[in-house]
Amino acid sequence: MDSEKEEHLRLAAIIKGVHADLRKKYKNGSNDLDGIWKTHCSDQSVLKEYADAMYNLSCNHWSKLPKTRIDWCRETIMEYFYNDGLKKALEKEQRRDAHRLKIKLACQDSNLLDRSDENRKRISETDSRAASNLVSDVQAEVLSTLDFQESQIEGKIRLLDVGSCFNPFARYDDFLAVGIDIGPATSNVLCCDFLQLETTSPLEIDIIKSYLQNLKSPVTELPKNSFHVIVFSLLLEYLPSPDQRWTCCLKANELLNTNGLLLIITPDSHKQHRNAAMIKSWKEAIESIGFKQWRYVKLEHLHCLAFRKSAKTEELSVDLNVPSGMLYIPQDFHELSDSTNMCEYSEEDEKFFMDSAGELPCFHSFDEN
Ligand SMILES: C[S@@+](CC[C@H](N)C(=O)[O-])C[C@H]1O[C@@H](n2cnc3c(N)ncnc32)[C@H](O)[C@@H]1O
Repeated sequence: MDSEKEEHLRLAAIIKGVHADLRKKYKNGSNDLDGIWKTHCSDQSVLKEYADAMYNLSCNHWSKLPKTRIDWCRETIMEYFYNDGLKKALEKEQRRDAHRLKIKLACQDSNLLDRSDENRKRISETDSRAASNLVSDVQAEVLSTLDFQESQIEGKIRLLDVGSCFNPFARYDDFLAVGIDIGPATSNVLCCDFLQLETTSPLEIDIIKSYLQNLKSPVTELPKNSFHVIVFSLLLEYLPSPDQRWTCCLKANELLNTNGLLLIITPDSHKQHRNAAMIKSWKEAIESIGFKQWRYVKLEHLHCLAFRKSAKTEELSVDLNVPSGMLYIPQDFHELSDSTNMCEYSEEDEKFFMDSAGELPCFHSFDEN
């Protein structure tokens, strides 16, 4: 085995080991999830070893892959904001709203045929009020689009990279990239536990930029509606509990601007259909809090999802009781091994790290001598 391959295996083992250990602790004592998580976040040596391994893998190994998750995020963001992606999404939504309005009015017309004069008058007045509300909803959407395009995308795209590790988005000039992590690998990432982060009242548009540029570690709070993009790249499967993943999505919703994008990248080296039910379940849960899926792509080793925070989010009575279990991952269902000391890797982690390495130009087969 050549030394590069050996190094890749060593780094992958560190990462898989942390994931497996955390899941095992959670499954053995899931009634004290907070305690387990706090202990994990205060274990600086584990966090540092993980951060160094992830940074090294990303920069020295995975950067050779034909298309990285960072490339996908950047292309998606640019298309959405600068190549009509957002405009088309809003036009589609308007067409849908107008169609719904037409159907509703048609149904009401047919109802009127069966009513007494007095009832007909009352219903018709109520209906026209409802119709004009709907029309003004559509108009509001148009106005918010214009507002969004004209006022908010001036300057840099404000991007929050959660579980950033080494702030891979900092190198792009179009982004004001804020990277946060419980264990930063580089000095341009701020220390922050997203699960504990407080969201505060929104700031005036002209001070958000300087506020974000002057953030210091540890970050314990961020203003609502501050970001155009939030990225969860390989974040959700780090978290052992579906409740934690759900908390992250709710928080992203608060921190995003209307029409902002939530990008979720999650590893999976199986064929697309294998975990299609899981992706459908994520979509349903995330859309229930006012997001609309804008794009979904299955790359060789990754699911890549983009959700738009819909303009109507504020009007939703968000159902916080949507079962957080809908944000499950296959690893949640694996049985624990009998030996509690043994750190077993999940099939998914194993396949992801092995297969993604196998695709690298310098790796052919792990059976090679
Ligand atoms: C697998 S790494 C992904 C790093 C990077 N996003 C990438 O795509 O290469 C997951 C990262 O999420 C971080 N993380 C996990 N839970 C977090 C939380 N609650 N708040 C902030 N960062 C977290 C970990 O420390 C780790 O660096």
